[in-house]
This record gives sequence, C-alpha cells and structure tokens, in this order.
Amino acid sequence: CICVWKIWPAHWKEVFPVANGDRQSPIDIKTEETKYDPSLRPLNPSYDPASAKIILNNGHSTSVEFDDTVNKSVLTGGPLSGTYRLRQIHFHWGSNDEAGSEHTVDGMKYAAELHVVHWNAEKYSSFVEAASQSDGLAVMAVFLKIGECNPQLNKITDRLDTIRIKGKKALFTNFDPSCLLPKSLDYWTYFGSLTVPPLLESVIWIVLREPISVCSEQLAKFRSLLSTAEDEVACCLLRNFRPPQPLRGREVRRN
Ligand SMILES: CNS(=O)(=O)c1c(F)c(F)c(SCCO)c(F)c1F
Ligand SMILES: [Zn+2]
Repeated sequence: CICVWKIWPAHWKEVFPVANGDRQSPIDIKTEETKYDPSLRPLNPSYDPASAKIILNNGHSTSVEFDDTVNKSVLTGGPLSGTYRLRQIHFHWGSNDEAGSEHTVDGMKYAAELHVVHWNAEKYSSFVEAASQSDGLAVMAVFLKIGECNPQLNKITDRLDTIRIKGKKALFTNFDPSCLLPKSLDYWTYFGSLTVPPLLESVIWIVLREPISVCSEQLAKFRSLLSTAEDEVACCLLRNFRPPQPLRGREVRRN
C-alpha cells in the first residue's frame, strides 16, 4: 500500500487552508532562540489511574482514552491559567528509529513522541468546543529516545496485538500516564496547533526537555499496527509524524 503519511501532509493545505496558518505545529525548537520566562510556573500534572478507560487504534495512532466528564485527572501550572482536563494520550513514530518525533530540537529528530492531551474545562463545556478556541487545548509532548527498553511503556506495547486493526479498542484502566513522564518536568512552551487534520490552532504546547527511553523492539510493535480496517487490504501504520512547520515569528519560552 502506498504510504499515505509520506505524501498526505503535503496535500493537507488543499483541504484544510489552516495548514498554512501562522501557528501550526510541530516546530523545530532552536534552543539558542528560546527565551527564559521567570513567570512560568512548575507543571503540576495530577492524574487518577481510575480515569483510564480504553486503549484504541484509531487508524492514525494508538491512544489511551480517559474519562473527562469530571476534574479527576488534570494539568495545572506551567504556562496555563486554569485547569485543563486529561482527555487522552497517543504517540507519533516513524518507519525507522532515526525519525518519528514531530517536534525536533536544533534539527534533531527523536524516535517517537508521546502527546498527553488536555482541554480547558474551566472555560469550555466540551473537548470539541475547546478544540476550536485559541486557549482550548494543552498538549504535553514527551520525546522517546532510543535506548533501554522502558518497562512503563510495556503497559501499552503489550496490549497492541489486541488492537491491530483500525477501530479496535480494549478495556484499559488503572493507568496513570505520569509513569511515562521523565524525572525533570522542565519544558519549552509555545502557541500551536493539532498536528493532524483539522490542524486547529488551539493548542498550548508544553514540550518536556528531558526524553524518556524506548527500545527498538517496543517501537517495532507500534509499526505493526494497521491503518486499515478489517475489510481493507492491510496497511501498516509505519509512520504518523507531521514534519516541522514555519515558526512565523512565534516565541518559544522556557522555564
Ligand atoms: C497533537 N497531536 S494530534 O494533533 O495528533 C491530536 C490527536 F491525534 C488527537 F487524537 C487528539 S484528541 C481527539 C479526540 O479525542 C488531539 F487533541 C490531538 F491534538
Ligand atoms: Zn499528537
């Protein structure tokens, strides 16, 4: 099967004009040009493992979906004003270990990237409403660097064989995504967008500076997921990262 992810991002602007917008994501983070901001507070993720509900293959990534009907698992602090409610986590990866992250750091690509998605439940009444607001979403990004196998990641990679086909889901609870965060919660932050269509410019990005580890065998399991449903010709989800987009004069701050 042709790799839709190889040609597809170049055509998104024909269907979603915002793809050419001035706050698109991801970006290359030029560390020398980031600005220290003393007003940035420490990040305060507070997650209840009981919020985890299901693990899902939605055809363009694998995600763990959380119960976001109450303020049980939230992110506060950092660049955020107010309380952002945990919605889901998902991953972006490449067809080999040399590329896979969406954000890059001084041009360097990591092997993969974890996104922890939250929405502004203080100001908006649903994820869908928040996703169309400039301060609606807060996505914490964690780089995955090739190295030691990550025991915490096994909680997810060990379940991928049960959701190989697009649309498959399975029960997945008693999971606190903090177990996938690095020791240091130091971060860069900037205003950006979703990195998949509809590419809405509603994301406050919080990119952690310290990566977590992942080994090749664990990454290979992500690539064995299918982007196709039961009745279609099987196509592996080999890569699902969008390349860096123009900064358009935006500032990247650090704590
Ligand atoms: C930042 N990465 S992203 O654009 O690929 C992305 C994503 F893949 C998601 F699934 C969701 S949540 C969808 C409804 O639950 C989201 F908000 C995102 F921003
Ligand atoms: Zn993402």
